[in-house]
Amino acid sequence: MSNPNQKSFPVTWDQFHRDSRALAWRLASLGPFDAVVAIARGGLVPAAIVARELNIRTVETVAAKSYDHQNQSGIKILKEISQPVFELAKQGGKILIVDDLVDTGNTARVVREMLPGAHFATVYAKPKGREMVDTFITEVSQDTWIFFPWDLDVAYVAPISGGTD
Ligand SMILES: O=P(O)(O)OC[C@H]1O[C@H](OP(=O)(O)OP(=O)(O)O)[C@H](O)[C@@H]1O
Ligand SMILES: Nc1nc2[nH]cnc2c(=O)[nH]1
Ligand SMILES: [Mg+2]
Repeated sequence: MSNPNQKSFPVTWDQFHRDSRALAWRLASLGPFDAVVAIARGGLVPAAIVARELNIRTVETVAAKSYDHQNQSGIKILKEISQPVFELAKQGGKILIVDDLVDTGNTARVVREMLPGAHFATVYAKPKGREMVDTFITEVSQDTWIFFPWDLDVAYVAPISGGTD
């Protein structure tokens, strides 16, 4: 969760769809890809959009959870990538790994080691983790907390005047 002196970047479904499509456009010229690996849970939505735009039918997931200081990278793998995707990579298949954002780069570092030859793409990137990704759309400052559409709801805000409407 973010802390009070951080900037916040709320992303609506409409904006996230546009940015994920923009990522698909950027990746189109680097394909064709034989499979996409979504990093759950944040990578599931952008991976679905990119898979649809690039007509990738083999969709795999790796479940990663960030813990504070559980181990040096702070990342625990809850569900591994399935064997067929490793086979595909071994036979020279082009694998695309998708996540919603890279922050410190710890998640990307752990997943990249599983598929070293894969193309790693995120929709958003913060400076610290930027060098871990091959393609991203928008950089946000390190002290920004991104709120994704699935984390948000439409809420009432009081009138500027402060009166009751
Ligand atoms: O570059 P890092 O510092 O590793 O941070 C980026 C990761 O953190 C978030 O996932 P989180 O671990 O919060 O789990 P979730 O995707 O299931 O929400 C985000 O979806 C990235 O996967
Ligand atoms: N929602 C969200 N999760 C994160 N995990 C690491 N950085 C972020 C961020 O800025 N927003
Ligand atoms: Mg994640």
